[in-house]
Amino acid sequence: MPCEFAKTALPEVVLIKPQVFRDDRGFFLETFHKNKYAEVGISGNFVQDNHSYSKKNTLRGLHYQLLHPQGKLVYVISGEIFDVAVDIRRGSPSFGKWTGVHLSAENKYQLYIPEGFAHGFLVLSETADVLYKCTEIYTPDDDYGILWSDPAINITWQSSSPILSKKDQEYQTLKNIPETLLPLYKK
Ligand SMILES: Cc1cn([C@H]2C[C@H](O)[C@@H](COP(=O)(O)OP(=O)(O)O[C@H]3O[C@@H](C)C(=O)[C@@H](O)[C@H]3O)O2)c(=O)[nH]c1=O
Repeated sequence: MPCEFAKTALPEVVLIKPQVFRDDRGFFLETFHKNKYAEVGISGNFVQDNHSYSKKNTLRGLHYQLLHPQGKLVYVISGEIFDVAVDIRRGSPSFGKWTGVHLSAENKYQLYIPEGFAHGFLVLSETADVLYKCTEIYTPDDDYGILWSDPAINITWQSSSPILSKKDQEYQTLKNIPETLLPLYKK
């Protein structure tokens, strides 16, 4: 199967199913290709790559940067996660809506989450290694988040009591975040 780019419930969030070349040695795949990804609008300049390792039932999220928004290309090289994007752009027709996909070392899928969306994931396997490329560098002072369990967003996480960082436990729900701390929708 050639590399497939599929729309999700949020049209700007792209699910990528890379072409996997298998032979007696193992497999090969392209994890990013500037020209091919640009054809579907993934044209940001990736400037930072991250790797996080987490135990089962860890939930990281829902995170975003406001003044230095990051587009993120996420994939998993060991284990499985449920990866989620939430549209938090003020004035967006899909404001407050979310989409989620299973990314695993087995399916090798990727999720592209554009700037202006919050991102988070839950680890479903014993452990998971998650890699993601970002279109902006990490800026600690610009680090924001929304409560993972916000009832108005209503993400169907497969856990009711995940392992969370202190920071992630203390985020507010979307409706309690001042408008000025949310990104603006640009057509
Ligand atoms: C995200 C990040 C963190 N750090 C540091 C800050 C802190 O001491 C330590 C752990 O940071 P955090 O607790 O924020 O890590 P984490 O909860 O994994 O944050 C990440 O979550 C996922 C869902 C995302 O979408 C990312 O953009 C990022 O926000 O690593 C960096 O140095 N550079 C970075 O790019």
